[in-house]
Amino acid sequence: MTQLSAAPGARAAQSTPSDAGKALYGGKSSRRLTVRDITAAKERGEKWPMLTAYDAMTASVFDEAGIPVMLVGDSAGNCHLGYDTTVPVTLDEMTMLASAVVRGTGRALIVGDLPFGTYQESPVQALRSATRLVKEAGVGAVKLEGGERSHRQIELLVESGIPVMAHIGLTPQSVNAMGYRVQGRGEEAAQQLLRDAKAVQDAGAFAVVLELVPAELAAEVTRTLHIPTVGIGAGPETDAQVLVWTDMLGLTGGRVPKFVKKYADLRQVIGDAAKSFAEDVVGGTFPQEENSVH
Ligand SMILES: Nc1nc(=O)c2c([nH]1)NC[C@@H]1CN(c3ccc(C(=O)N[C@@H](CCC(=O)O)C(=O)O)cc3)CN21
Ligand SMILES: CC(C)C(=O)C(=O)O
Ligand SMILES: [Mg+2]
Repeated sequence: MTQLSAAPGARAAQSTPSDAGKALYGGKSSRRLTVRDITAAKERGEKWPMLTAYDAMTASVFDEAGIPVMLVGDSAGNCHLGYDTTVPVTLDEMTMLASAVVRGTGRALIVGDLPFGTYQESPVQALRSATRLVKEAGVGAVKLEGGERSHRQIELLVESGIPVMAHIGLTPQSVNAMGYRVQGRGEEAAQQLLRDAKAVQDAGAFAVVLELVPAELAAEVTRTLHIPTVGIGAGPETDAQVLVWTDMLGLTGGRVPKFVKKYADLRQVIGDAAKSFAEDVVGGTFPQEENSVH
């Protein structure tokens, strides 16, 4: 592989115009993106967006909008399947949702989250679970939570040909042990986060999610690693940003994390449309002649 090797920690200032056609967002390619395209983007100093997706139709809209990476997150637990947390999500559920997202897309790299209890036991368990997402759903990569504690799992998956996105900082599958609290505050916790980041990079992860960590620390991790960092509640300096799609589009009911930016109010739009339909039916104004067959 001929690769322009940026010095570890160094970031290209800006992408040059000749790189524009290769850009992850706004680039010309219509083929399916791969982890190698993600690696190349860090070398160009390019930032990129990632959204979650749980179904084929929503995923097809994001694909047409040019979102280069979609995560079939286990946040489907609370954002799609009606559970309170991500903890109850099963591998069968993830496989079904991930295959729908793959079918709905043609360009985006699809990353499938390994749910709680499907990789912690051993590297072999992780390989068996990841293999299902790759073979049955057709994802291009998997994601799992944990830094140092998951490095053996990451190593075996990568050795076996499955690209891995790691996830450190707040790891929601551990909610019963850690709650939903900011991670990496204080010198000792910051050192642990840096060790976790290096551990997943050394194990062969192609990218790492940093969730709910102080912006300054996320910036330091981003400068230190040669793999891209994907921030969620981790400030502006990470290589990529991810949001849960139902949060970002204002569909999630109830409280959303404070790092979320709402780009639309789908809850209002859908609710209003449902009420208009109901009123038309009750009032006898739907269907009209043009909505009827004879
Ligand atoms: N709808 C949704 N959005 C998410 O971003 C998300 C999920 N669900 N489920 C899986 C995880 C859990 N996540 C969460 C959940 C709660 C907070 C939260 O309550 N954060 C507090 C700050 C806590 C602190 O300051 O220590 C907040 O007010 O934002 C953050 C991330 C992120 N992920
Ligand atoms: C929030 C992202 C990183 C995630 O793991 C999920 O959506 O499940
Ligand atoms: Mg997740």
